[in-house]
Amino acid sequence: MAFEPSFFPMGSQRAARMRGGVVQNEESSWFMPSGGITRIMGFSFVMSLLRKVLGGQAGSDSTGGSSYFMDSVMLFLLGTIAEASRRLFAWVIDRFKLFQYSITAQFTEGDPVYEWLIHLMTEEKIWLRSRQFRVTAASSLRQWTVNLEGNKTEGHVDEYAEYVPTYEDAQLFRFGGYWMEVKRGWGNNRINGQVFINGAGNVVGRLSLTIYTRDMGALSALVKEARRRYLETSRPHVVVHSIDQATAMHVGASPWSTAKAKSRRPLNSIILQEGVIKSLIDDAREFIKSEGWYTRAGIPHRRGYLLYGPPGTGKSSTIYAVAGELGLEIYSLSLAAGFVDDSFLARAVSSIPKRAIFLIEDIDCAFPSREDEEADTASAHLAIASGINQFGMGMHAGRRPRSSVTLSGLLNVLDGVGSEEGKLFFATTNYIDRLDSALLRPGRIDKKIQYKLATKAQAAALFLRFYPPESLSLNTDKPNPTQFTDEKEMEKEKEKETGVSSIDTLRLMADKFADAVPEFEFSTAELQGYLLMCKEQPEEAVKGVVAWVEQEKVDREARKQREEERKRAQKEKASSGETVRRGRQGAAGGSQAVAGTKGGAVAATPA
Ligand SMILES: Nc1ncnc2c1ncn2[C@@H]1O[C@H](COP(=O)(O)OP(=O)(O)OP(=O)(O)O)[C@@H](O)[C@H]1O
Repeated sequence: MAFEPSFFPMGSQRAARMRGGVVQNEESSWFMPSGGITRIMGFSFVMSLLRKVLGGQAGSDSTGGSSYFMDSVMLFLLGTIAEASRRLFAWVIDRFKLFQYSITAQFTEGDPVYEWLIHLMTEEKIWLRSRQFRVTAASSLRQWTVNLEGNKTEGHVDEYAEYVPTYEDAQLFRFGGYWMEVKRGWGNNRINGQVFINGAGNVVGRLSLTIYTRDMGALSALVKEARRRYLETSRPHVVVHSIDQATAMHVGASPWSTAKAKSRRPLNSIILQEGVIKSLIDDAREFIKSEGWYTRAGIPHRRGYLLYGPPGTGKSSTIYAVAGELGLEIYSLSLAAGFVDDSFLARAVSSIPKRAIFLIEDIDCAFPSREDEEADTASAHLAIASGINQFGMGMHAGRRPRSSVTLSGLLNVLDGVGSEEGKLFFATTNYIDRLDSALLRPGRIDKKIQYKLATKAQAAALFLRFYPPESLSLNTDKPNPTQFTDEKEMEKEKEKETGVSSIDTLRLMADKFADAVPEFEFSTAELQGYLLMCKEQPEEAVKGVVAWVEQEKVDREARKQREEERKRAQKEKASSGETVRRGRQGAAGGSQAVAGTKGGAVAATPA
């Protein structure tokens, strides 16, 4: 029987022998049906060669024992050849890399270049060949999704669900005339077997890209092209990067692991006093343009803006509109987040890329208010009086969130090299008087912009933004439901019937609306809230505004009284704590005095 040993299913041959059966020709082996694999792979030739060589040396294989010996030797030699070939192959591949036939680059998630590359590859439909996806409900999180149905790739292609490849399957593709291979690994992002999940629910990882070329320029050309395409796609949006605690704690990963794409807000949708927004945009543009001047003058290329004023007056909206206008991405950080301390702040700022906006909203939370200080003192007194240790002090009820960042930590970050390179620093606050003067000095804050409650002009402008001319049912047979009383309005009504433009009527209504709104009493956000109740009904908005203003005033008064009540209660609690403390001190002082007297008496006795 011609026997060609299969080197693989050893177990099955042995098992056959153990069962006392005859070793079957592997043509009947389940592992190697028809024995074709050995032939296909050219092993039959190798085996017959080996058999010849060994057969010549070992003599005849007619006995069962020498046949077994021959088989074993041949298998051993075959295994040796296989291993040697594998090593040779690995050696050749290594030489290939050594002689720079390929370039390998790593990209870490959270870094902008990673995003550029993922976006490019999504556009190139490289991930469509992927077999693993993470499917989530559509949200404002910026993700590079693929459209599995239409075989298209865009930012958000499905209204309800997003299909994000996990990038775990290695992909070989051709781009720009080069063969490239991309695969995703975890780098150092596994600790104790745990992977880190970013805010989007993705595992934070690294992309490893191999380009099969000796031309080093291929990599930079790829990155440039990826950036260009990314900026092109991002243009209609403002990308806002933020941090999430899970990745923030991991030193290897970028702290900016969550990105959201917001629709760009047109500058004219921000209603501020004349010229405010224009001067801000001009200033920021001039700053970005003059990098060379800053370098020559030896001045760090950074600029700080502080937007301050009551809540709901448009500070944040202004920053988003500026970012959209200048095509800058925002890196937004809240100092109130419990895990943000000085060292984290320094790490986060140093990883913000060149030409971006670094935003700290409500920066005053890094500085205690007078009320907080009073409350701290009161808590301390209470704690001492009642014998509680002072570590519970920060848990005061009703306290606004306090930052772990210190003033010096914040100043170091603003002055540090991480804040240079064309970064625009924006901060907002409702309480400028709580900020330390060291923070406000030029070089840290170069421009301060005050926001105020709405003027009548702002109220009228907001009204006109809410109701475009089509919202008014003019030029219809039906009379306009708004009944105006003064002559001017009657005139306008007449004009309407003769085909006058609706914008004039709207202006008139806007003026009427603004007349009812007292100056500097309501924020733009509050007025917006009211107008939202009368969407597409400008007439109703004008009719109801007087009653709304009255009701708001009553509600405010009630809120004010409740707040005063709360403060009074807090003060009383603090002063009762102080009384207890004094009482204890007095008692302690008294007993000391008694002890002192006794001591004096004892001392006096020997004399
Ligand atoms: N000046 C404004 N022009 C247009 N819209 C405004 C203006 N002020 C406020 N709004 C609207 O009010 C809402 C809140 O505005 P925004 O968050 O910008 O206020 P803010 O001053 O930053 O408030 P806060 O100090 O509480 O953060 C937004 O929806 C915005 O559209």
